[in-house]
Amino acid sequence: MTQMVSLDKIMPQTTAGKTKIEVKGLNFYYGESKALKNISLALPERSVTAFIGPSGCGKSTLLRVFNRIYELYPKQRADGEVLLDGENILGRGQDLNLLRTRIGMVFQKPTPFPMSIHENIAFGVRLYEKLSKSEMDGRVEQALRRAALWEEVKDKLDASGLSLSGGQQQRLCIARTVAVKPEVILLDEPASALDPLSTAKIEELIDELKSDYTIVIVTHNMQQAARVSSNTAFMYLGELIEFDRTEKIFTAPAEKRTQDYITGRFG
Ligand SMILES: Nc1ncnc2c1ncn2[C@@H]1O[C@H](COP(=O)(O)OP(=O)(O)OP(=O)(O)O)[C@@H](O)[C@H]1O
Repeated sequence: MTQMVSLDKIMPQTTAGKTKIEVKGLNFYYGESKALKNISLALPERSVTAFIGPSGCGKSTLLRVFNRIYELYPKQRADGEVLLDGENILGRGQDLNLLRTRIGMVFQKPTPFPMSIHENIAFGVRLYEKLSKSEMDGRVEQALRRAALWEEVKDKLDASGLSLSGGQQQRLCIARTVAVKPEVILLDEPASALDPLSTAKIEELIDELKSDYTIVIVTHNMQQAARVSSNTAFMYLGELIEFDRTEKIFTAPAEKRTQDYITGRFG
């Protein structure tokens, strides 16, 4: 059962906050195949929302709609509405470059550019802003601090981004995203390629970033969803089955399929 869930119902009035992204009647197609079916949900500002569900249920597809990255592929299309601060980002007039500065994305595999640590961050900033050298240096430092990487790299900013460990590379990618001052950060399985210590660092970082950014995370790891998110959406076969406070999803889900999934009966 897909249903529209109002934030007023799922969060106590005092912490409800404003809706940042509202999805209304969203369908998504890969050619003829329908991967998302009439999805509606409202994501609160400055908090972490997790998308969980078995492989192939549409988590990454839904995440990718939010910055319209699917536009790179001619046979992929979405219909319905995705409102960012009330404005439909699926509309025709949308400036996609601007949208992607407002909604940044970090992928499963760390993807630093083959350039210096400093340049990995400065490169993206330069596309959108003209900063002096000292302003740019300040921005790079700020982004690296925000991504909890500054102390580890401050003495080797000219070294290649590829010389860092996997966990450091992923934090560099988060720094790169943060540096262009987005409002929303999309994380697609950001820790699945990392060891437990690096994973813990990424989770700590997510916890810190949520006071300034609206964060959406796709994860296979249910403990991770439970640790980092305030709200969780459970998806199955392209449908949103249940969306609620994370605590409720993991302790008293309303739907049997959610219960079966979180208790490991399938998926
Ligand atoms: N490029 C593509 N072309 C055709 N079908 C695709 C493509 N990418 C994904 N799909 C299909 O869309 C559905 C949803 O896939 P999606 O990757 O969003 O699921 P997911 O829940 O993120 O899975 P996983 O946890 O395995 O990453 C699946 O049936 C998948 O096979």
